[in-house]
Amino acid sequence: MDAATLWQRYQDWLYYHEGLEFYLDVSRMRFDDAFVAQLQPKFEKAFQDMAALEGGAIANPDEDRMVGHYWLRNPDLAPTPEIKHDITQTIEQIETFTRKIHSGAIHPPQAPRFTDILSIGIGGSALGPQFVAEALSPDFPPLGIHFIDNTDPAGIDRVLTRLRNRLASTLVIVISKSGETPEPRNGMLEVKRTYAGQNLDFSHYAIAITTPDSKLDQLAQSERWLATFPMFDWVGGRTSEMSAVGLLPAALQGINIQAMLAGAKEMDDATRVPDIKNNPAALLALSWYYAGNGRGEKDMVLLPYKDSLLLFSRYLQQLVMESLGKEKDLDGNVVNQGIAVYGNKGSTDQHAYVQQLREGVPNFFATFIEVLEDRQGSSPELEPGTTSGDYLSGFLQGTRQALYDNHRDSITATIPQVNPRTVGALIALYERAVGLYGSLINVNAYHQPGVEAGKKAAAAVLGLQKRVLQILEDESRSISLAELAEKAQATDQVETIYKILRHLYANKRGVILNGNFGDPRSLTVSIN
Ligand SMILES: O=P(O)(O)OC[C@H]1O[C@H](O)[C@H](O)[C@@H](O)[C@@H]1O
Repeated sequence: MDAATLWQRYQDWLYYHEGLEFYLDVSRMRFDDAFVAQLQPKFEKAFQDMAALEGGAIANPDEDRMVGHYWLRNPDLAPTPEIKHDITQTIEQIETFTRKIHSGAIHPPQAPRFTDILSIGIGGSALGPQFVAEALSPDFPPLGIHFIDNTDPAGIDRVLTRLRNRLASTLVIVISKSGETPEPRNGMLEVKRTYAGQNLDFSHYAIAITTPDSKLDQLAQSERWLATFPMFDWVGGRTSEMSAVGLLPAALQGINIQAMLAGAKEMDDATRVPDIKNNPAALLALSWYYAGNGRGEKDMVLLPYKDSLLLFSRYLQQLVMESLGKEKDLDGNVVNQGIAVYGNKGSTDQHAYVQQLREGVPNFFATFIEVLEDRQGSSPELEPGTTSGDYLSGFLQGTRQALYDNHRDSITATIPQVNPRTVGALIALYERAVGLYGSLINVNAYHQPGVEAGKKAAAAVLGLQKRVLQILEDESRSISLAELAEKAQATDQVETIYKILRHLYANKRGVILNGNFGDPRSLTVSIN
């Protein structure tokens, strides 16, 4: 395509939202009109599916659940007055609680104010709050936030060591929709012990965000924690940023949550339009479908040219991959769908993997996120007429051009500024695009059956560890791994047993291994 035709294509396909000052440019995706026409019927169905979902249909059939994240920012859309009430009341509860924390009306027993937040959660109960904190937290927030999002003991130590001198003024938020996920439970138990070690009564510092009556909720009630906030059955973890999961930590950090909700609502209104060309989420879904032949054949590389958006790709990784990465479609056919997502930020990544993007395996399409405002206030000129922001902007344009010239497609989304409203809008945009794309490829975008397999296998390993330790205790002599496996009635799991023992041995947990460590068959094991 020559420059004039490309410029024409840019203008033909440019989407602009006046209220949000948001642009979406899909002109560098090489679909033609015939392709769009061919997808039209699928889109009509997708728009209908979405309308039904927003109306309260059971859009997640496997789990028999409604899918209501769009109601969170427009409670008038909620299908029942009870749900509407739950949403508005939770937001009020968050705002009232936040005011009391900021004013010191609620304060820790031994300090006039809370100074820090320790957020414990994983997956959808961590990624949204982490992304939003990185994007929007003020430089000097009323409360600084820290995260434990794993059951890694060294990771837990690191966070707790850094907070050691401020634990007495640190608010702990335990976030888990199910209230049963092992990682946050372990994090919570370890943090609780650390509080006890400093003679602090954990219940005066702890808050739970969870589904009412979950195990976590029951614990919080029975131990009389400082507060609990509800998570709703009809909100999925990966779309929970606009529920208490995301709003409470954000509000406590001094982020304007009403602006986040308003931005999301505005984007929801824009992405409800049943017309591909005038709906930015549909344009994204169309582009994704085009890029990967509706089968995820190309990866989505996210390149926000703004440091504060660094965690957007990580956040989208769960939203996109957990939603779309499915073995079966809604009719039960094996389809092995999904779109892989990765990326960090530009121009940083230009000095890392963009070499491969430009010249290597053409198995991706890029998404540039451009922010028009360089910084608050003016920029110094580093050379006559040129600022560092000009470089950033030039690098974005240059990389987009260089990729296109080498037949690598890209999408560019442009926002005026990184602020609560635009971040709310970006989240809403991708939530809707994922929902629409899920309909196009006929998968349930709202369940995650594949996650269970790993959880069950992990639980089995822990069960086996208990059995093995019991056997070793009863034995009081050194035995081979094969013999141990036989006694544990797990002859098909010698490798697992070996790894359990190696881990226990490395952590000096009373297991003694003897033999050649490079030849596991030679090992004998006993317990002291
Ligand atoms: O919030 P929770 O119930 O603790 O769940 C945390 C996360 O873990 C699960 O394994 C799911 O795959 C995620 O979708 C979820 O966000």
